[in-house]
Amino acid sequence: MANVNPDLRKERENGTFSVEKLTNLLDGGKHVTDRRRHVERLALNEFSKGEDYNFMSRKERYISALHKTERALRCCKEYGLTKPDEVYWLWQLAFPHEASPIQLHGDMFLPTLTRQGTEEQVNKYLPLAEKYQIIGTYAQTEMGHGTFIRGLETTATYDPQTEEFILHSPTLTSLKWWPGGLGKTSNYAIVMALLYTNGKNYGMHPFMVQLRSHETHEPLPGITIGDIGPKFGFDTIDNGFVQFDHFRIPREDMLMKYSQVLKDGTYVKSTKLKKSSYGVMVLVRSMLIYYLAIQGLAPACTIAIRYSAVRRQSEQTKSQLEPQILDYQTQQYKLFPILASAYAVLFTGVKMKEIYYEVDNEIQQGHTERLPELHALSSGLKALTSSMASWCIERCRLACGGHGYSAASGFPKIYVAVTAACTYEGENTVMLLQCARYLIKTYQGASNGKKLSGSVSYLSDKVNSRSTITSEFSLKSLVDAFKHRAFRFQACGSDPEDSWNRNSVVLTKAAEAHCYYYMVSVFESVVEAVEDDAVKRVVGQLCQLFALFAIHENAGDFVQDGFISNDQMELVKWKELSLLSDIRRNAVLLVDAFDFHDEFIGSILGRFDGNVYANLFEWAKSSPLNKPEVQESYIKYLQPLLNPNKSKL
Ligand SMILES: CCCCCCCC/C=C\CCCCCCCCCC(=O)SCCNC(=O)CCNC(=O)[C@H](O)C(C)(C)COP(=O)(O)OP(=O)(O)OC[C@H]1O[C@@H](n2cnc3c(N)ncnc32)[C@H](O)[C@@H]1OP(=O)(O)O
Ligand SMILES: Cc1cc2nc3c(=O)[nH]c(=O)nc-3n(C[C@H](O)[C@H](O)[C@H](O)COP(=O)(O)OP(=O)(O)OC[C@H]3O[C@@H](n4cnc5c(N)ncnc54)[C@H](O)[C@@H]3O)c2cc1C
Repeated sequence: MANVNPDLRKERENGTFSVEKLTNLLDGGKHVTDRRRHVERLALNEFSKGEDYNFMSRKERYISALHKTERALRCCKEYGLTKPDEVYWLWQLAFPHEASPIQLHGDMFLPTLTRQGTEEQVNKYLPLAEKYQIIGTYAQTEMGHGTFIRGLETTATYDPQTEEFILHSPTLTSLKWWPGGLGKTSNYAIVMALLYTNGKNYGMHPFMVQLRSHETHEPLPGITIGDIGPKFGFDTIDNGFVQFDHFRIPREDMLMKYSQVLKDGTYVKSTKLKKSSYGVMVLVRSMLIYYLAIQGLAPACTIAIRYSAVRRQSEQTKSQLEPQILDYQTQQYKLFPILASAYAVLFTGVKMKEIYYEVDNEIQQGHTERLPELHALSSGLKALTSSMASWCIERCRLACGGHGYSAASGFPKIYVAVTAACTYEGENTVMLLQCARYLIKTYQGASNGKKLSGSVSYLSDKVNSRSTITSEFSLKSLVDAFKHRAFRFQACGSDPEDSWNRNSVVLTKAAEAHCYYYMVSVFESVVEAVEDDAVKRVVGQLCQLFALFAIHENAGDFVQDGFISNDQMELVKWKELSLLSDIRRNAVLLVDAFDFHDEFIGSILGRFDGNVYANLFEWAKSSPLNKPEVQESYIKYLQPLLNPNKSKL
């Protein structure tokens, strides 16, 4: 590439491994990289020249997102992109760190329909939904309750006379509130409501509900619907509210794969799957982990590391140049653990996708044994990785100084999208407690001699009471340290005498300890499987740094019971700092390996060519506030002060 900033060029010449090989590893093979690049080229042809998001109003952002949605759907059709990954690659360049107003259609409406609908219902609605002749969302949360699903108030009361359900919002707090795309875009929703039949409440069930007219898009009589107003971010989505006033739907529109209501109102309980209505939440939580890495952590550290290689600040060195800020140890300590976390979350996300599909497949065959473990692991990891991503992005912003605060950095857009994931799909504390609930039960089972498998097998293993960490810092010894911590936390979190609430802070820590152990062991297994020596060395260093940083930050957890000695902790601190120097040489290449297009990252600071300053100046000049030179507001409000004689007012 011509005109690459000389500092960045030098960084790229000095690396010790093949970026292409690491990219292939991250993608899951060379053939995947090739295919991804092909789809991305198609996407760039369509979407690279758009209006600058930063200079648009919320309404313009929504309208532009709808326009892009229509074009993205057309591109997928034209180029025959049907596989989820291919659609995602195109979509990600159409909506960088945004979301389409129909995001929930694909992410939650369709999966709920196909997993909870009967064959007949799927045959009726899926073809229409796949052609976007109906666009749906997932309406569960209400103004008064999001977390506590059993507290939802919307009712679906069966009327055997007409064989219909009557949907009703009995209180203000029962208004559906938050569903993505509900406000203006969707004409259907899967509504989660309390099922009443023969005078009895059977709890939350899913209902297919038409909200708007097919002809006019007006809300149907009995439905009051709209947008909930501006939010922290996600301006491109119309998160909405809906109120039902005795709105009738046919009996056939309750999704009845698991539980049914017969014509006479008899309720037939699901015997196949406990908590079947909660299923799609497990899907989204399991998938999110990968997206948090690829849309949050990885682009944020790409921006901060490239910029730190280009930015020079403070006293001159012998070469008469101010140092690159990436050479400061403190800057490396801010950024390299985040780089390591990006890799850790990415590998964990890939693993969680695999596990989800395995377990989902088993559930379709009627085997539900692994669901509780998947629910616990996906809940805990969703919470841990979204909080990690949020604070890491903020840390990257701080690492870029003043320019990090400009919208030109790209951080605001990335941050507001990622931090939403700490709340949606289950608030993080609540999700950690769900994970802990399973761990405590499992620990108690293990204490009674039950042999465990999967992510919790360590609870029935013998754990070492002294760390085997030496100056070699083998990855096995690091995994072992996290295993010990997780085991110890489960043991103190599961005091049967103590009440749940009085113990809940420890329980969230127990869940985090379990998830950390899981992440470190996934990372270790990935490193072990790498064939190329040079790539193995650098990802091994990242794995060590990920683990050592967490040990140092949570030193008390490891030394309190004498598992890690004071001498070993000194070694940990020494090794952590020496890894910073090792990783320094390859830092830029390690972010290049994510293989992001500038159009996706959306940051002037993180440009691949490193030409930050000239582009920053051009971008500022293009701000609408700079056109025209003298603003109307001057005439109205400033001229009377500054130049009263000339003012016409
Ligand atoms: C675009 C840029 C963005 C960048 C960053 C991210 C990128 C993302 C891009 C794409 C990804 C997709 C994005 C999609 C957007 C999503 C938008 C958000 C959508 C929503 O938020 S939908 C609403 C979600 N709502 C929730 O999650 C609610 C949370 N609450 C609950 O889940 C439950 O109420 C509860 C679990 C907390 C408690 O329920 P309750 O009935 O009271 O149950 P308990 O008594 O506690 O437990 C009983 C028993 O059941 C087990 N259990 C609970 N849940 C499940 C489950 N889901 N599956 C299986 N089992 C479950 C529980 O463990 C208990 O078991 P036990 O009795 O102990 O054996
Ligand atoms: C961007 C965005 C998109 C969304 N999209 C959708 C959507 O498409 N469809 C949909 O249905 N919903 C959607 N939601 C709603 C979302 O799922 C809920 O907001 C979320 O589940 C949290 O619930 P809540 O708002 O009731 O939080 P609350 O439960 O009110 O949380 C407030 C505080 O209370 C604490 N708390 C609550 N219960 C407990 C407990 N038992 N123990 C300890 N602490 C507790 C929490 O930790 C938190 O600190 C969306 C939300 C956002 C922000």
